Amino acid sequence: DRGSVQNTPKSYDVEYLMPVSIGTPSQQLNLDLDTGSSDLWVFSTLLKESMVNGQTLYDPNASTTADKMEGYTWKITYGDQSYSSGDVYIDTVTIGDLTVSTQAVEAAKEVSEEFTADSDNDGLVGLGFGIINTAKPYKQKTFFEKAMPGLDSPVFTADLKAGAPGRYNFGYIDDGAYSGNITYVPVNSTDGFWRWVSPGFQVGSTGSFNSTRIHGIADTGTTLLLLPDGVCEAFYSQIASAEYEPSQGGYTFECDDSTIPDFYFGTGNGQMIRIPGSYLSYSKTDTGSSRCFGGMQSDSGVGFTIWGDIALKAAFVVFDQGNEQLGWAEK
Ligand SMILES: NCc1ccc(-c2ccco2)nc1
Repeated sequence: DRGSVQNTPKSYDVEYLMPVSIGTPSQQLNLDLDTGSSDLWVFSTLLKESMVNGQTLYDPNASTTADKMEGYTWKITYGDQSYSSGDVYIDTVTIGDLTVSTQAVEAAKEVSEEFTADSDNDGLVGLGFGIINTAKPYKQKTFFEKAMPGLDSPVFTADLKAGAPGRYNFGYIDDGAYSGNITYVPVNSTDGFWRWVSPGFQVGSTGSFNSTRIHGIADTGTTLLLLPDGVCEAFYSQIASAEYEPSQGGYTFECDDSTIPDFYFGTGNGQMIRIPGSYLSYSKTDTGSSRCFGGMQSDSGVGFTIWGDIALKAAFVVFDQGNEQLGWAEK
């Protein structure tokens, strides 16, 4: 079996949403595929109206295939301090023509104001490893873990694009979606993340390669690229107007600064992925400001590097759960 679904970026590529069908008759919600977490949760009719602001609500009572898991609850808090919690149902879930008939669907009873404010986002599909699913008394499998045994190949792929729709594929690798070779690196899933080690980085096409192992996670649900301080300093030292502005929460530079270099990260076997300098200017710091917030910021608040959308949209990425490895290719 296999599946394929389009993903669509919101403005500034802050997040990527995909249509997901839940229940019978099917209810279509737009969800954020997040390889940095492992709960599939949705805005639901269980929410207080004050927590809803335009989102599409999953109504388990309108689904003839929904079964409430009595006594089960879930609660999740993300790195950006947003959170959600609620009850657990089992229902049928289809993503890109791939159906899991008994998927744990976590129906929100509470969401933080950041989620309420994001009216396009109806919830998340966590495709990390099930060990960090938050459902109690027993954790639930991810959509991919439920689908995997029936797939042609135990992989899903992420093709995120800058300012344009891309694609998530399940169960196969589209050889037309990337250029050159796919370099595979081992994944350590102990903490439930797609955690891997990059051999190093290079700033600019003429810069030298810095052989320094960077431990981090591939996370489709994080917007920016969060790297060790030393790497950020090496990068921003090449941008004339760059400054670290605590009041803005990170590195900024003049939006019209033409010296933004490309950033390359090693994936192994001598391969590097090139992130164009244009991806590394994120957005104006304030309306009317001449300064822009960098797409690369420090990971010091996190404790490990996060290869978020800024990096992932420069690559074709294979999440190979069957062999616990990540595949990286240019495109
Ligand atoms: N890294 C997971 C994740 C995804 C989306 C969000 C989010 C969307 C709106 C408010 O917060 N938060 C965390």
